Amino acid sequence: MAVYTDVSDEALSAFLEEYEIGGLVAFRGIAEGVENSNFVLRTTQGDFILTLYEKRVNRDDLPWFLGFMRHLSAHGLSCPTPVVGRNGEALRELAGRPAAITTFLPGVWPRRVHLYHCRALGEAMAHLHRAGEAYVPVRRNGLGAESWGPLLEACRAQGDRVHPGLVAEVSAALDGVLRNWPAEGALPVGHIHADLFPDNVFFLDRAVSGVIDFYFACTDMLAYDIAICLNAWCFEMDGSFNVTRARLLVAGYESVRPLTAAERASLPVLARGAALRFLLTRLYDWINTPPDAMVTRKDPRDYLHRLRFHLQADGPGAYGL
Ligand SMILES: Nc1ncnc2c1ncn2[C@@H]1O[C@H](COP(=O)(O)OP(=O)(O)OP(=O)(O)O)[C@@H](O)[C@H]1O
Ligand SMILES: N[C@@H](CCO)C(=O)O
Repeated sequence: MAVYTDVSDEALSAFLEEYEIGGLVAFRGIAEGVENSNFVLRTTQGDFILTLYEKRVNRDDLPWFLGFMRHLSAHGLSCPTPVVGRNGEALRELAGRPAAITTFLPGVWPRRVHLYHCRALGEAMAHLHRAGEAYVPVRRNGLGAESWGPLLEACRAQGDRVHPGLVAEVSAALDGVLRNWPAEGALPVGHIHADLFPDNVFFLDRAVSGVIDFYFACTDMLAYDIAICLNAWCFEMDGSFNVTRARLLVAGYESVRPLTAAERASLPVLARGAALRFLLTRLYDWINTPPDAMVTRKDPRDYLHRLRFHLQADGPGAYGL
């Protein structure tokens, strides 16, 4: 359930007065998602999404995110476009929280991943990378490699309660990944989505209809976005890696932006890093979210299994490349 902040009808009506998007017809909270409070807003002019930004999103980053979405939309990517109020600003405040209205995207995210999703995803990701090229502001990845050590430290005392031996195993993997992490300048850098999971990619008629949730987007190695998707899209429910999905994902990507030899060679270490990133944020949340909170905690162990796969992958061949 991701409606942390209640919005009264009166507050919402007053808020909408500051926009030119028509009068309120219907309004409901969206249960999906874990980070922010999201609402669907129907006005006399159509459907919109209202987002109230909760604690994890740094208020100072919001202009970067909203500017990035506006830039991508203007460059042909289907993603939520921030709607400006009468004062020309997209970022406002509601119920004591930073808030923004964006356009509503049609489509459904895949509950079950099929091969056609993977190729379309790869293409869409490369379009996103290309469309982002001319966006000048930079945002450092706050969950990049240098954040993983401190995250693990924060989980050290309780990590083994989640899975016996977890802390030592993750610690050893992290040392190896950091030793082999690509040096600055070794791989092409740009703006990446950094959380391109199935629930953030909408499809209609087998084609990507839109990409949402840009609140982890940042400036980092482009191939790291691919590594995140290898983790999030290419494992079966039983934990096995589906090489065909990976091959299609990369083929879709390369139909728009071919990878360099160095990017290909780095995919195994990037995939290990991406597995660690999600393992560690999930572990942190698992330990720090009370079991009776309204949010569904995501299991860190899913990413321990993925990490183990990547650790034994000795080259891009393990990913069907
Ligand atoms: N622009 C949009 N158009 C249509 N539906 C949207 C849009 N933005 C969000 N939604 C709906 O709201 C849900 C939650 O959105 P989102 O994933 O951005 O939330 P979140 O709290 O940031 O979640 P998380 O970071 O856990 O993925 C989506 O699954 C989708 O159903
Ligand atoms: N996609 C993340 C959660 C929210 O960003 C995960 O599955 O751990």
